[in-house]
Amino acid sequence: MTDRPDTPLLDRVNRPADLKNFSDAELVKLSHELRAETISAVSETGGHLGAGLGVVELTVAIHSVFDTPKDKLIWDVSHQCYPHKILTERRDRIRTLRMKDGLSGFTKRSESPYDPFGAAHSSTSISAALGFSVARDLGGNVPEGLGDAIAVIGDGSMSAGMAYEAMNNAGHLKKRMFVILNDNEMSIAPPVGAMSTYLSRLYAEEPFQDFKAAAKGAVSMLPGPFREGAKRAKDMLKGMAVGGTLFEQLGFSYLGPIDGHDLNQLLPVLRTVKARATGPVLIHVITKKGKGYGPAEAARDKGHATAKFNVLTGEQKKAPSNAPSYTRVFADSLIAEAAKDDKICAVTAAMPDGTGLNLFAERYPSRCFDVGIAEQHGVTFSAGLAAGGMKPFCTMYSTFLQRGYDQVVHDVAIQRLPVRFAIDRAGLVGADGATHAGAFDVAFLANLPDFVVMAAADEAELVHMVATAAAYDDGPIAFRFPRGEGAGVTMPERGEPLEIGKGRIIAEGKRVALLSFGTRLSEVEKAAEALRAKGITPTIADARFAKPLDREMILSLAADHEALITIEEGAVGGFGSHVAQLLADEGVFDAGLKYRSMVLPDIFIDQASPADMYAVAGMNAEHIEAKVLDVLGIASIGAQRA
Ligand SMILES: Cc1ncc(C[n+]2csc(CCOP(=O)(O)OP(=O)(O)O)c2C)c(N)n1
Ligand SMILES: CC(=O)[C@@H](O)[C@H](O)COP(=O)(O)O
Ligand SMILES: [Mg+2]
Repeated sequence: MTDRPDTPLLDRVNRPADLKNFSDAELVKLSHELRAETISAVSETGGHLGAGLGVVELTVAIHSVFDTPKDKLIWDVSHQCYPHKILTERRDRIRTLRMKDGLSGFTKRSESPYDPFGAAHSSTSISAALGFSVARDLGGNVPEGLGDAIAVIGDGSMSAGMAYEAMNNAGHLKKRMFVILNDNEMSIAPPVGAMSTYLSRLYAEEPFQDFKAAAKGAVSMLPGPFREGAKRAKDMLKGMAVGGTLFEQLGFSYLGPIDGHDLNQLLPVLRTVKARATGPVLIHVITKKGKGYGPAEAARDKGHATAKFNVLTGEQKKAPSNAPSYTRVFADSLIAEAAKDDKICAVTAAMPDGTGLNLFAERYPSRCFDVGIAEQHGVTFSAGLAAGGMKPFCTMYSTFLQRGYDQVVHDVAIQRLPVRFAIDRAGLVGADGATHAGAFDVAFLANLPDFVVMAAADEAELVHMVATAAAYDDGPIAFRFPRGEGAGVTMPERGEPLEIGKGRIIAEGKRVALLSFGTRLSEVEKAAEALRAKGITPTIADARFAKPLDREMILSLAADHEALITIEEGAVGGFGSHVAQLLADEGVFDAGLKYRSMVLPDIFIDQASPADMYAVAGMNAEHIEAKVLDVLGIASIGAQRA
């Protein structure tokens, strides 16, 4: 069957190899269609829109020049991968993005051979690309074959140390590989730092055609028509960056800057480097986040992440709510504490809006620091602030704090420095899936000597935990809270410091005690209500602290009940493990206590709504109810009166 002339080109693309049949003019048309398809899909799913729109032409250019999946295309963070997914045999499922059983919002090895390396945390792509290049040269073997490795990394992600560790190694090993620096002068928020300023200087006030390809090798790698401009630019550049660009100093050939929305620049450059490169090459492309969709281009975050929206108006469809978000409660509480204490300051690693520190920065600009995507530095910088007599709130998502773990141990904990860790997005987060789950922080913090670890059961508790952290100066202290809205509880007028290591009894009952750590408390209360209808009245307690444990409360719960069940939004090794250790050490099991610990299961849970993810984890009210019935030896259906 032949295609009608008006058939969309996108309908003729099943896989990237199909792009090789298109003329350059057709690739331009295809880019327009790909952009429209991306906007249409994200309007139905929500998700990361702006970054993908910024790399539409780049995606088309790379896939038409290189030979994926043999060539390894590695998207850094990979929140910009939706156009790539559309071109790589996943268009039919693109409207399931970030949904339960749907496509991941990030690249994922198990999803497609066109995703050779999964990501979602930033700044890993150059290391992975170098690994593929070395594997290729050492005779590594994978089903799709090993060709070139191409890392596409954003300017925001270039602020992380890992990117430089990788370039340092790549420049030394001199393997042929490609790094495409996608410079849109945006991170989630406007980018910060000296590196960002440096990148801007590399192309400030110069027309794109005057390639500042200062390295000899890079000039010879340029397509003919561009060479003259490059030579002129090289002379100009000499005055600006003595000895060439930083990238050249690190051993890369530097090409650019080029207009990342102009296929007439992208295609010849990529074709030429593919034909001629012998070592590592960095291609600097300039793009616009949100490109081609007015509401995204106009938005403060350039459409970084969006709910479902109306394509014509850009209006987002968010579910209305009366409860404040935990993030907002945290920000307001911190601002209130900072008003009383001028030593309080705050640190974010490129997430000012996500952590609410944008509000803190508005109020106390000189006490708020966005360090860029640099969690390791952010933790040690906080340690330095604490050593210098300040009271830093190192504010990070649980999942991103993982990157700063050695700094937490070596720079903070061993020195007993009073850094306050405000850990947002604790527990399962929903559509971002396993890469963003805040599953491990309790386990990796509560095992550190002298670390205080708290979890807020609701938004009122969070207010008190911020006050507790502000007042506590004896060493490191952490408190965690989840993504999303609070439970809608009555809010206290002000935060009151909690007694360190003391939990609270919520309801007195008999036979079974439910000891909750964190916001599963509301599910525990629902389960208790269902159990009461069956004649079982559990005791409910909120531990508040995983470290130090409220030994007195826990031991008396154990003594007064036939069974004790702990519940937490974290992996094994956390609160429940510490409770089990206490019970074992105190010989409580010898006395016959039935103990169960409800933790996240030993699997990475794929994206879905948080409630669905907790259903997979077996941690919703009905699972708690079933656990109680099971431990008491009562059949769950038609239970007898206990
Ligand atoms: C280690 C880590 N910290 C923070 C984030 C959150 N994050 C996701 S995308 C992003 C901005 C990335 O900016 P850039 O690389 O320039 O990509 P752009 O969105 O501009 O295309 C941030 C901070 C992350 N994914 N990983
Ligand atoms: C890609 C990335 O890491 C962030 O954009 C993340 O998706 C933000 O998550 P929140 O929506 O929870 O702020
Ligand atoms: Mg950027």
